[in-house]
Amino acid sequence: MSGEKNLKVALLGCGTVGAQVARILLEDANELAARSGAGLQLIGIAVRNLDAKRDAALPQELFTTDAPGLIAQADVVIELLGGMEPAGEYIAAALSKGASVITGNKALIALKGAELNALAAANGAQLRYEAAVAGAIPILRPIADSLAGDHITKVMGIVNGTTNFILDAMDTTGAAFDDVLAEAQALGYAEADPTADVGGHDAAAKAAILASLAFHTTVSSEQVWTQGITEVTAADVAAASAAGYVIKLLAIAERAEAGISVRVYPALVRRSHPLATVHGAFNAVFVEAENAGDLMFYGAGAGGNPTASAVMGDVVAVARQIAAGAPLPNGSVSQAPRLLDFEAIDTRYWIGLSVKDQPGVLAAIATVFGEHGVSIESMSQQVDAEAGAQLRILTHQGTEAALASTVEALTALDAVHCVLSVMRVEGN
Ligand SMILES: NC(=O)C1=CN([C@@H]2O[C@H](COP(=O)(O)OP(=O)(O)OC[C@H]3O[C@@H](n4cnc5c(N)ncnc54)[C@H](OP(=O)(O)O)[C@@H]3O)[C@@H](O)[C@H]2O)C=CC1
Ligand SMILES: N[C@@H](CC=O)C(=O)O
Repeated sequence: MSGEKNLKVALLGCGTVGAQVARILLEDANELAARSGAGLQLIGIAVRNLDAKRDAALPQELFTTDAPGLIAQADVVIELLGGMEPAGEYIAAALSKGASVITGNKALIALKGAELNALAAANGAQLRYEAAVAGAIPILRPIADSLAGDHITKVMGIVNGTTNFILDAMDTTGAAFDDVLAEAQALGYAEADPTADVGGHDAAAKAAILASLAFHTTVSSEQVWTQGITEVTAADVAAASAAGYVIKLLAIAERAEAGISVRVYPALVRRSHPLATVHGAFNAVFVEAENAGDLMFYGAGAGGNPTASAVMGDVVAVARQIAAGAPLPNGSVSQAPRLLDFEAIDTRYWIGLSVKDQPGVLAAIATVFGEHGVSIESMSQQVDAEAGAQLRILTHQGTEAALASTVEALTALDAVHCVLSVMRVEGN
């Protein structure tokens, strides 16, 4: 081993990501030491179940159920358990004794990041979580470091691999939602509780982390307006496709004069837009900055090996810093967020209506739009013997409040049987 120092590394978790991190730490020990300037000695792997089947190449004697005992001996702790507790308690214990922590736990960081960053700073430790957002894609360090001298105005992207995998399969093969979710789980993309993925909460946590770093503030996942993909139907996907669009779950963090807006929802994106070409569990994030202009980051957003790559990048960065003898300052939070009301956001709607097939219906509907100051970009009607008459209406831009009240008024019309779907439209 070429490093002068030898750092004791404790790994918490040996699931989809942890198993790959363990493999890399053992297989690449010499190279990692050379790149870090310090040896990285894996002293143990904490798991729940010692009898579970593991990669035979991982030495049995490393496994333990005593996570606190392992943390007590470690210089560097890698937390890959997931969930709020005991992960939060373990990270706090490590930071409190001055050990640096690497985690992929977006749910925890998006709620407790400020507190944990403060704890790290107070104890001269580092807290890094590149793997928490967009899997393998280096996105947090470019935002926090490379763009630290610029003003980021918008971050928009596909940051959840599971939902992109599901929506992409529904779009390209017409597969059913539940079948594709089961496949995403089997491939190790989904969270232990996949409702975090399909409900948009995983993307919301990532949006909160992106917004906090991009706008030098603290946004928690509870402040992110969130809608998942559970109500997106095969009919929505097919109708969007027929109109030249694809449906993607987007995370958007935007800064304007009046404040910032952070939101997650399924949105229609034109097929010609770069985000429409993001397939499977891949992620892509657009960043707009005043001086840099537009940047795009793309890559594998989930899975064991891609996520382990991001974890290992943080491990080497932490080790280099320790080997150099001076921890970096943690974060650059300078102001409380001024969060805009969701109702004030400008957006465009795509509205599906089941309507009566009779004269005067279109005029009545157009009148409702006019009364709410919302203009229509296009309207198409389809009449089908089974489903009856269906309208798909694409609006021009309006405030969320005006668009929502338009939909409410439409539901009260005698000519409208029901609202089939309401989705936002993003990108040019
Ligand atoms: N999977 C992915 O693609 C990505 C995951 N992440 C994040 O990485 C983290 C890990 O995810 P992933 O590897 O998929 O999760 P898994 O569910 O596959 O693995 C979790 C591991 O943690 C262990 N564990 C859970 N609770 C405890 C506990 N209380 N005490 C000891 N061990 C425990 C489990 O032990 P046992 O094996 O005994 O059950 C298992 O080894 C999560 O925060 C996730 O959000 C981030 C980006 C991508
Ligand atoms: N469940 C997450 C895993 C990576 O963060 C996803 O599907 O993106």
